[in-house]
Amino acid sequence: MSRPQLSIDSLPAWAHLNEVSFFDVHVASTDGSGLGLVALRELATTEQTFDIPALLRIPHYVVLNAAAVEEYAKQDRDFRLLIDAAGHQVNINPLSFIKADLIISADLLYKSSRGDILIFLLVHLILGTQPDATAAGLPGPWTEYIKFLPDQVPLPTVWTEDERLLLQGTSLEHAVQAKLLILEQEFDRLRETSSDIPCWQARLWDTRAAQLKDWRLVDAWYRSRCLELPLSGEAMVPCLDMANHSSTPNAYYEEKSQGEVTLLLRPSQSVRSGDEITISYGEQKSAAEMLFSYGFIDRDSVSRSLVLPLDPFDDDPLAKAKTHLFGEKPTVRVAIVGGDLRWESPFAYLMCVNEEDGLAFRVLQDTDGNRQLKLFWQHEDVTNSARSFDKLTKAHRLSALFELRVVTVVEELLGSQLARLQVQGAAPLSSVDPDASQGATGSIREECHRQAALLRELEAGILSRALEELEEQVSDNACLPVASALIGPTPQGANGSLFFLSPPHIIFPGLPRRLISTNMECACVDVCGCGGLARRRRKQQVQMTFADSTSLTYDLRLSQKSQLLADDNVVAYLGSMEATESGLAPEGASNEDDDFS
Ligand SMILES: C[S@@+](CC[C@H](N)C(=O)[O-])C[C@H]1O[C@@H](n2cnc3c(N)ncnc32)[C@H](O)[C@@H]1O
Repeated sequence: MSRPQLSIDSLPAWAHLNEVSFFDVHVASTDGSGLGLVALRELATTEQTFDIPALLRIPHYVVLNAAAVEEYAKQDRDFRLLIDAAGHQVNINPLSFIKADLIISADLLYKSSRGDILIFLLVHLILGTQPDATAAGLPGPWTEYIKFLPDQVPLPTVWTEDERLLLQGTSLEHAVQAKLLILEQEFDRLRETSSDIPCWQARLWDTRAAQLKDWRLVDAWYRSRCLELPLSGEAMVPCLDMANHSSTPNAYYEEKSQGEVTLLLRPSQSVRSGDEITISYGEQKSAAEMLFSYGFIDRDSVSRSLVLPLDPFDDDPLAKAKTHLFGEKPTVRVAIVGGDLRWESPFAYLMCVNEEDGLAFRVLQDTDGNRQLKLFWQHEDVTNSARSFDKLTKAHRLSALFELRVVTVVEELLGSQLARLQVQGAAPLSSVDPDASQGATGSIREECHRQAALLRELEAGILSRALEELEEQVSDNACLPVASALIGPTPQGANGSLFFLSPPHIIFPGLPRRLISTNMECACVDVCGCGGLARRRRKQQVQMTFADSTSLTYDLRLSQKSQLLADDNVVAYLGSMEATESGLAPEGASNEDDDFS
């Protein structure tokens, strides 16, 4: 059944009834951003203005936050039953790998009023469509206000399946999938917990009045319209939620001590009649975050950053223990700030060390008999420092090696992400249906195509720039100190050096022994780093001869620029190298003092 909607022309009447005041602004259609706030006359502030005039004033009692839902439950007995059974949930944050501030400190689970507000919105959405007015619950300001909210929101969680495919290879691909899964689980849980309550079984489930698409819609409303207020917390503020975003906003909002919310013109602003009044939705958000939360990307205001999930090595026997103790979703965050690369990945440091390096896990029993998993590094209990392993490894003799392994992991992740982004390019414009409406599977709306293409372009730019710099970091120069720490000085007579650095769990198979020669062909000569090699050859076999006269043959496969993957997953770095003669130990290639631990 289609839900009743109200024309925006009725908003002034709703506002009057609910004591919301508009001063010289009104809600009108904008160019490309749906509804927005528009000035009705010329307005100006100067730097010296102390009493900045309000554009909008919203009383506290219409603000929708956790306390308002609780207040409503006090007055509506049926709603109380529902919220007690299904509300007050802990939320799972699918954006834990998108939001930069959540990477280091926050847990995947966080307490939020979101769930309760979503149930409130769903009930109002569904009951508004029911013919029986007595079933509609206690009327309040939101019973009508919800009818001004759009049916179509541009957030990827309500895109069609075809539209979501446009996100393949972007950092949003998995976040959107994860979010959809969570929404489904939340909806199932709501049904399970409320279907024992006869009135809700009848209103929501008997006639299939409430559906998953409704839950997705109320979630999208909440995500794109909620604000964090100093007193009210996470809240939806009617009428203020009609303000659109700009990278050069002319207005801002504040919450007064009584909980009243006002929208004010910024200092030194002047707007003409007909100009849009805009606020900022956040200056530090990445393009993926903007698209995820608001359904659009403002090229001018997004930060050049992205966050990717990081999986532990498939064959790492300690992978489970590491992820368990790390306690949050492992990620790599990359940002380009003023042209410089910044990246962080606390988990990568834990991921890249293993037993051979001095890492150990033990299950200890406390005096109450509880068993706890403990993490040790160089025989010291570092269980509480699992998220700052980078600091622990810095103090180690082989810190350069650990750092190089981590950089390699990050480089590999970014490289494969960029490759996926490029391979799975956005659908051609020919598949875009200009008349496509939401929900029509098999069709792609032009706006979704545009936003996905912009995300791809921005993320490809960040990844390419990051890879350029990471490649430099693992270049010959960066490898040299690590290699000499491990292998010793480049043997005299060898015209170059080949540095083998394995993933941490396969430290130097075949070693500790000094590698004295390889049969690497001269085709590799004069290649600086492996970038050139990668372009020349896809596959190569190399025989390595050691000082103890044994030799090993590896199939080297190029996984990407600057890396060679051997058949044993040995990561090899090629310095500027000339091949030594096969089987001939160059002069001075003794290995007595080598320490490969
Ligand atoms: C808080 S609502 C603002 C009111 C909304 N335009 C409406 O019609 O109800 C946020 C939504 O407005 C749209 N929006 C806001 N600022 C925008 C912008 N600069 N460009 C494109 N869309 C924008 C997005 O759809 C976003 O999810």
